[in-house]
Amino acid sequence: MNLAITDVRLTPILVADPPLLNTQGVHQPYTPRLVVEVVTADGVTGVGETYGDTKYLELARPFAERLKGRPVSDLNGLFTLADQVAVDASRVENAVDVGGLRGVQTADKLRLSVVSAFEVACLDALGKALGLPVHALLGGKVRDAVEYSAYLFYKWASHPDGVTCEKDDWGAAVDPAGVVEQARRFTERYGFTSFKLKGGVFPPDEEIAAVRALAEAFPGHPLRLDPNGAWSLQTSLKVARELGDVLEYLEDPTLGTPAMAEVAERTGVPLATNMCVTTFAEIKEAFTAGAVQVVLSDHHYWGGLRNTQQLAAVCRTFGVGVSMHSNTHLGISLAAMTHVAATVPDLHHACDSHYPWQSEDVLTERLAFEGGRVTVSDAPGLGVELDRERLAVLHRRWLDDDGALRDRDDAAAMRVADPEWVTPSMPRW
Ligand SMILES: O=C([O-])C(=O)C[C@H](O)[C@@H](O)C(=O)[O-]
Ligand SMILES: [Mg+2]
Repeated sequence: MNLAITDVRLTPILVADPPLLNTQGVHQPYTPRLVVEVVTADGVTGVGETYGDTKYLELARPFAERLKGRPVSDLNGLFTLADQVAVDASRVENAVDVGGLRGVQTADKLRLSVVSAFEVACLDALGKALGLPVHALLGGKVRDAVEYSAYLFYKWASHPDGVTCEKDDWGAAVDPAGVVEQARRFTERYGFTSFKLKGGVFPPDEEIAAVRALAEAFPGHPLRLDPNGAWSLQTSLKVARELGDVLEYLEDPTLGTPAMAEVAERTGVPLATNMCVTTFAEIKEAFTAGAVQVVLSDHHYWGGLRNTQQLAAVCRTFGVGVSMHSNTHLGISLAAMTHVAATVPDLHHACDSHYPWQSEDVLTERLAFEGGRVTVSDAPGLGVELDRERLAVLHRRWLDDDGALRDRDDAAAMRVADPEWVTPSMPRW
């Protein structure tokens, strides 16, 4: 068996995305992703997926050059190689609200966001070469299916008139009734029983009313609200007190570890995060201060599936829960998330996934949610197959784009509907 990497393919694509609202603006009609393929000397191909914005592509290209000749089994070596790739200082930003939604943007985090796609691709190739599923390479599954939650968004019925886009059939959701209707569709289509509402879009009282409406429509079901740090400390305290009886957790109500710690201490409502703890360096301060009770791991920016397992071990040590964050992603990443989630013993919360919002994929067969769960594949590797024709179509869209869509910009998309729009300064309320 020759596991040496002989070829690496990087395919940036643009994927259709509905007009989902968040505190920064609205999703653009197409969003960038990067599909990574590694090919071994024996002709085995492994696939991975990550963010496709320019700042990631400019790291992925030199990284890919360094991979040739190395075995797909050398997963630790990926991190050593990544350290050799220079990150443009203008990309680095230590503020938690940079880009708004995923915490700090350190050089390391940018590198890890790229490494993760290669790690997944290497694991996929290694698994195929050995005839083993990825979860087995990670130590073995402790569950046969992974539970996901319905990721509810305020949304418009369609992108603004005149914008080239794919239509979606979800309808609008801009008030409590619309949110409940969307939740019903999620349960009908996928069987989800937990609900997360992306907040920070409307004044907090409106979002409180939406969560109350969900609690009434789905009594006893786990509910979460995530305004991406859009609230002041005072507003966070108020919302936590008003919704504490129905929330499974409140996600990133406010920015920064000290404010999160104060909300947690003064309200007792569990707080989850994909903003204030997004790197290993942030763990000590946040856990010591009791700022977060659940870390939402994202294998893309934590540096892959094995780093996610390490994060889970640290969380377990501190009695902090762990679950999964999601950004717009395709089936390759859903498969990767499912494999790693299957190996984490203390996964007590349904994971997030944007996948139901993506009508397009690069797989020959979409992954299915049944009863809100994805079955853990026992096929070799990730258990997914790339649809080369679809990949080519979505890549063609990327090639044809004039650059306007190659970097996610929710504020720019919002300005199409509202020319006066500027990204709100935080806290917004
Ligand atoms: O939980 C989160 O914060 C996210 O999922 C971040 C995403 O970027 C979300 O806000 C979105 O897709 O608009
Ligand atoms: Mg979040």
